[in-house]
Amino acid sequence: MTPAARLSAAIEVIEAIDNQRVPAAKALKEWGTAHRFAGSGDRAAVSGLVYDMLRRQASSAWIMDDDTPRGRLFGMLRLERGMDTDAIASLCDGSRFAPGPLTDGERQALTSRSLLDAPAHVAGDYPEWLDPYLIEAFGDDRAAETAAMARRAPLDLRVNTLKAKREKVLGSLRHLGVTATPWSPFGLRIMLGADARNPGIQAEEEFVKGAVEVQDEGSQIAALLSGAKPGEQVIDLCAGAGGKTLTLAAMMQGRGRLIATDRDKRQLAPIHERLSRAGVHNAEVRTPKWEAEPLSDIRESADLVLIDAPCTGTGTWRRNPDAKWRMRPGALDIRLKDQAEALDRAVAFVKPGGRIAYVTCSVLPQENGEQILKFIDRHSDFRVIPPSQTASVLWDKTDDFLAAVYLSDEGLLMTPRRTGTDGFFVSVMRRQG
Ligand SMILES: C[S@@+](CC[C@H](N)C(=O)[O-])C[C@H]1O[C@@H](n2cnc3c(N)ncnc32)[C@H](O)[C@@H]1O
Repeated sequence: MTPAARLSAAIEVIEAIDNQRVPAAKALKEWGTAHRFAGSGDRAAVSGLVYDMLRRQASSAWIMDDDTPRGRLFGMLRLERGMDTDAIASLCDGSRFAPGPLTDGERQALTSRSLLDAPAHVAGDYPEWLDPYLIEAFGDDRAAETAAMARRAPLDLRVNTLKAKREKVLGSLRHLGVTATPWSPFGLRIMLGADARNPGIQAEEEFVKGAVEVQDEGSQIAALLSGAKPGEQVIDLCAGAGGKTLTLAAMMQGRGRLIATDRDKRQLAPIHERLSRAGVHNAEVRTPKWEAEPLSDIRESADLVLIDAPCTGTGTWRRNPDAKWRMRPGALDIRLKDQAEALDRAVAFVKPGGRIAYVTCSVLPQENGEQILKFIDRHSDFRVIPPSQTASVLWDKTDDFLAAVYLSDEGLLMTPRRTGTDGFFVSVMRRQG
């Protein structure tokens, strides 16, 4: 397909997303099925165009003064890909499969409009109803913070230190352009190009033999800050597919007891294969059966309970731009209830002197510090360990990291703008006694 034909295809997919209200991944899959002639490069390019547009949907419409799929796509080409009016016009030359030529209005908008007067929710590309929440989170910095959350994310990997050293994997994956991540001692990073082509990490020998996993650096740090140590009894209460469980296992170096569970057994399905590939031998997965508590035998004995809480996922918007626009106010209320429930559930398992590490991939204060304050109100025997102390696991990076994050009495918040990671909140609390 020509670059112009890929633009037409992207417009078609965006129309399907708008009109049929389907998720972007589904619309792209359906387009691929209906256009079997399109090769993998074409699919990656069309997908890159659609996702880049979704990340910048509001600002792209603003710059074009046009909310149509075509308008938003052209706005994105200007804002995200830095294309000028002539470059965009040359793709719309009226040739077969190309979008129709630029109108005078489109030319005018592309040449003269800017985001200077745009409100924060437009400049930062987020749903307007979230403005009060983001004011509470970031105040006047909200447009800058959310603009960073609307940039394309790199692909981050975690080297599994049970099986390999970062230096060695850096060498063997050099052909993918990997570099070390700035904070995590076991993180690697691959910058992704505009065509969003998947570097096929799952087919690499290092992945197949369990030496690397895909995991955002913020998620790696969140697990690190829990301070899990060899020999401890650690519970991963919201283990899901096991991203953090695998990090905890590596931190424990095969010593101690690691228990992974989740309220929803379906979420746990991939964890078994991942644990085995990673060479983890000290983990048990407790799959819930009916309504029974799968951890009923554990009474105030755990050194650490990690709660990787269900949340709105606002911290991962750069990876899920589609979810950003589909988020509804009711979703926040449901998550707040789930989070309080998971926190209260954890209490029964923690021994005196033990810790709860509470993690969200959200930037909203309601899900973060406010949730911690309410928990401590309900459970006065827990105290927050000062985040400056928690962050000391980052060794020589600690001071720079603490200067980068948002610090509060309740915990710390990483954001794409401050730490170059997804948005993650971490609070570690100790049970007195
Ligand atoms: C953010 S996801 C976990 C991601 C996973 N830890 C990872 O790193 O791949 C949150 C999980 O919490 C689970 N969950 C929600 N409420 C829960 C509760 N009260 N107790 C345990 N798990 C819960 C959900 O089913 C979901 O799998």
